[in-house]
Amino acid sequence: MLQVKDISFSIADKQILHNITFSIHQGKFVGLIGPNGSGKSTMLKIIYRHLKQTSGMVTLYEDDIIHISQKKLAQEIAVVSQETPVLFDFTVKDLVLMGRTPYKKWLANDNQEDFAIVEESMHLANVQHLENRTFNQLSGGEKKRVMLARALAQQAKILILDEPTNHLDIEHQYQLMDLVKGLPITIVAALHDLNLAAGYCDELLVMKDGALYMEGTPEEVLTEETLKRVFHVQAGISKNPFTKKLHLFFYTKQ
Ligand SMILES: Nc1ncnc2c1ncn2[C@@H]1O[C@H](COP(=O)(O)OP(=O)(O)OP(=O)(O)O)[C@@H](O)[C@H]1O
Repeated sequence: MLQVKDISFSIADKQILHNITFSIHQGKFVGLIGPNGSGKSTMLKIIYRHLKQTSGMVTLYEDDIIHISQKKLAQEIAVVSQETPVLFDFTVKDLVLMGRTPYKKWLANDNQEDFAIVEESMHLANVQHLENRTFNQLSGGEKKRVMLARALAQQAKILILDEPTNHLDIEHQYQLMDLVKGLPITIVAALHDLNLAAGYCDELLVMKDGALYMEGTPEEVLTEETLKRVFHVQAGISKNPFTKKLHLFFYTKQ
């Protein structure tokens, strides 16, 4: 569905991404993992066209995304980025309603269907009780959930999440992961929590120094050796007795 072909990206003579190639298949939950500065956000920004690559191509259903209109792209790809925008005095409800913009003709009013989708999205992201609050006055975690509600209201086929659980308490971390896992869409998420990645992702892409180091299922990728080479930690690997998913524990040799 989405293909990243030989993408490189440089800024001010510094090469940040090096010849990255991978495919994202429809309906999969794909995790992008890697140490700080390894290029995860930059890669995602190129996919959602916030940055333009220096060379290579990203295609969606075999069309170069460069040629897809902004409106069409927003119907295909929704994003919850790391940065929360400064959005003046919008209420939460107004902000989530903005998620409907890609479906509107210029200056068209919101209709009953839009309001119903907004209600449902706020309910799913657990922000309904905040609907009349001003966005700028919310906590970091509340803002994150509002941005998720807006992305859900966009009803895109691909949801890109850049560190979605950052700022969230433990309950909301799992709530968010359960929620997005249950959506019938494709998810691409940069994640730092490797246990969340192991528990929820179908496939993992491992980035190291701006290159794709490895890809595969969590079982294939999250080995003691990879964790040592990529993240420079000692890791033990076991199974969560409740979910039967991989469970990692970390230690350093002191
Ligand atoms: N605008 C910029 N100008 C210069 N360097 C940049 C710019 N944006 C990113 N970089 C550099 O590119 C590299 C990759 O950054 P990126 O944010 O993609 O990494 P990341 O894997 O998402 O990191 P983190 O886990 O810390 O969020 C870093 O070394 C960063 O300093």
